[in-house]
Amino acid sequence: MADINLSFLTLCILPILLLLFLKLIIRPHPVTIPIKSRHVFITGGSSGIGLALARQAAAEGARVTILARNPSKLEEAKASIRLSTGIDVTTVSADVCDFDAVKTAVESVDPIDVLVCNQGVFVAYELEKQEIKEVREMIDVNLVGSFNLVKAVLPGMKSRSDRKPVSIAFMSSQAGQVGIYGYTAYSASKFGLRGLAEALQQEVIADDIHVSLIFPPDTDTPGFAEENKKKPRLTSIIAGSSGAMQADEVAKKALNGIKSGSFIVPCNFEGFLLAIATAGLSPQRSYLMAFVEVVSAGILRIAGLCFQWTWYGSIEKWHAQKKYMEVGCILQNTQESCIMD
Ligand SMILES: NC(=O)C1=CN([C@@H]2O[C@H](COP(=O)(O)OP(=O)(O)OC[C@H]3O[C@@H](n4cnc5c(N)ncnc54)[C@H](OP(=O)(O)O)[C@@H]3O)[C@@H](O)[C@H]2O)C=CC1
Ligand SMILES: CCCCCCCCCCCCCCCC(=O)[C@@H](N)CO
Repeated sequence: MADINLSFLTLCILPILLLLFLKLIIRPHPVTIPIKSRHVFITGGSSGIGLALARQAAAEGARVTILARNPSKLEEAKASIRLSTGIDVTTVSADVCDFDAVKTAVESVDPIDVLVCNQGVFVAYELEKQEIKEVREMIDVNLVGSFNLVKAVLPGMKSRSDRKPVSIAFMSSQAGQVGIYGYTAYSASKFGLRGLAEALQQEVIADDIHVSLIFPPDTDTPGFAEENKKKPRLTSIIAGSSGAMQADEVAKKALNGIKSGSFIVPCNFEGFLLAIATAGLSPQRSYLMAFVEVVSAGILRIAGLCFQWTWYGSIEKWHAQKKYMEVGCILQNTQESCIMD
């Protein structure tokens, strides 16, 4: 009898107590961010994920501005959004690396209710082979560019006349949750966004500004097609653990994440697991998600270690094959013709 009571206690009462406790303590409080009739400003909005986001936000009744460097790509994007939704978006051309240009661009449009820092560059390569210029470009565009945007947008956002909640979102990547072969600079830039986002959320919560961090897997976009032209094989193998998505699907997850005020926004099932496995000390607004994080922490650490085991397995296999090929080549004296990428 005592045994039955004890198992009843552990199985039913403890989880309920845990849920109640988490509901009481989770911060920040849950929030929803309306986007209808509000000004959504999307950087990198002329291509890929940013373009899909702009189209969906416009279709949901938001007033949308897209920012990128190339004016003709911006015009093309505007025309394609008009064609599919009948709505006109505003375009502004600026390089996010240039703070003055970003400030001028932001001041040329209405106050911003939702800022999506989505611009990004990515060139997958082993650090040893990658030019430092390329490393710097990824850090500058992806990370410093996002600082420039936030700095330029915050004053207007804080002094907005309607006191409704507003949002600042960053497009990270699953490579911003776990380091991946070939992505030293890219992962560093995306991990950097997490530090920015976590600290910024504490600084702006009093102004009802809510931060979201979006973590897509490989996504079919013009940028991704370009990346694939010279991506190390191992990068594709390891990143392949998470499958691939369409830009429209990622944009839908991103927009829903922003509207529901989620701090961490995963985009697929692997991303959901990754979010739990890398929860760390991130803010969590949902007590149900907090509950899932607490009860599955141990098992997901094991899953994470299993992934690392398979990834290091692929790396070992790759080096073994490379050695095998080299020896074969030396024997045949045809070294030129069989160098692996
Ligand atoms: N595609 C993928 O597999 C994944 C992408 N992501 C992230 O999603 C975001 C969008 O990626 P995706 O849609 O594939 O990219 P694309 O290459 O298709 O589009 C990139 C956009 O960013 C703009 N941009 C690039 N550099 C700058 C700059 N210096 N200043 C202003 N705008 C700039 C580009 O316009 P222009 O060149 O005219 O300036 C373009 O509009 C990126 O942050 C990326 O890291 C995350 C995970 C996976
Ligand atoms: C514990 C559970 C773990 C769950 C699975 C983990 C899978 C991780 C895969 C990481 C994929 C990284 C893709 C980067 C895409 C990207 O950003 C580039 N295409 C550049 O744009």
